[in-house]
Amino acid sequence: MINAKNIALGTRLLPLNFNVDKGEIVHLLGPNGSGKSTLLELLSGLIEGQGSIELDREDLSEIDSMSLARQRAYLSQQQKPAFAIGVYQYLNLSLSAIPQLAPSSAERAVIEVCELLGISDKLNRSTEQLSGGEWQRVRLAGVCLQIWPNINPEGKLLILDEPATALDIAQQSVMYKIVRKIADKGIAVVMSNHDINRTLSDADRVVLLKNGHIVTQGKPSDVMNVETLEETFGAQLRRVEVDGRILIVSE
Ligand SMILES: Nc1ncnc2c1ncn2[C@@H]1O[C@H](COP(=O)(O)OP(=O)(O)OP(=O)(O)O)[C@@H](O)[C@H]1O
Repeated sequence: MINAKNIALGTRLLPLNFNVDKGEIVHLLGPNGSGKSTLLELLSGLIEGQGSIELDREDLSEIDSMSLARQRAYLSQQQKPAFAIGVYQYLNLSLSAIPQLAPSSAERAVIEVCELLGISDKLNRSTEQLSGGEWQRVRLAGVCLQIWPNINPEGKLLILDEPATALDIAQQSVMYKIVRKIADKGIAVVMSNHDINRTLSDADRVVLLKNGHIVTQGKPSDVMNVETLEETFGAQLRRVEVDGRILIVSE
């Protein structure tokens, strides 16, 4: 679905190849400053670097902005609301690129996504009257709606930069479930993450980054061994087994 060759951006990201398949969930894992956000921003088409990126075999730089908005949704790292607007209106902005969308279908999708993310009771609030975690869930709802398969047949790619930020443990679990639900409908998902154990359990593939280059990538259980993670993060880690589940914890 996405195929990037020799992409790079100055010293922020060194030349690398990257791809994500339809329906696949890829996690980017790596220490602060390793290049995760830079890679995601390049894949979103919002900034340009060296190399080439194809979205469904089309050159990303040649796709016009309205078409791009229908094909991919991008959640940047958490920001404060830029302006005050009702949550319902904010979510409707996410649907504005979808042509000929019947109001009833739009409303059904908004209700469905808000129920999944537990924000149905916030629809009449202003974005400035939300806690940090509630605002993050509203932002997540917005990007999910933008490529929601029931209303947008052109949706192909979901890019999430640290989507778990500000979410409590229960809401993190909800977020990972909705990501899987979207991937199961054929959307390619690429997201940065700082939760090693969630990547172990929830990613189809992990790409480990350090200093702007790929250390290794593959199936999490194959490549996320303690030695590689210690080397990548410069931290002492330990592998433990709890109720038959492997966890990686810091010393
Ligand atoms: N706008 C910018 N201009 C110049 N350098 C930048 C800019 N944004 C980030 N960088 C640098 O690029 C490198 C990669 O940053 P990036 O934000 O991609 O890392 P990250 O892996 O997402 O980090 P984090 O986990 O802290 O979010 C870092 O060295 C950072 O200091």
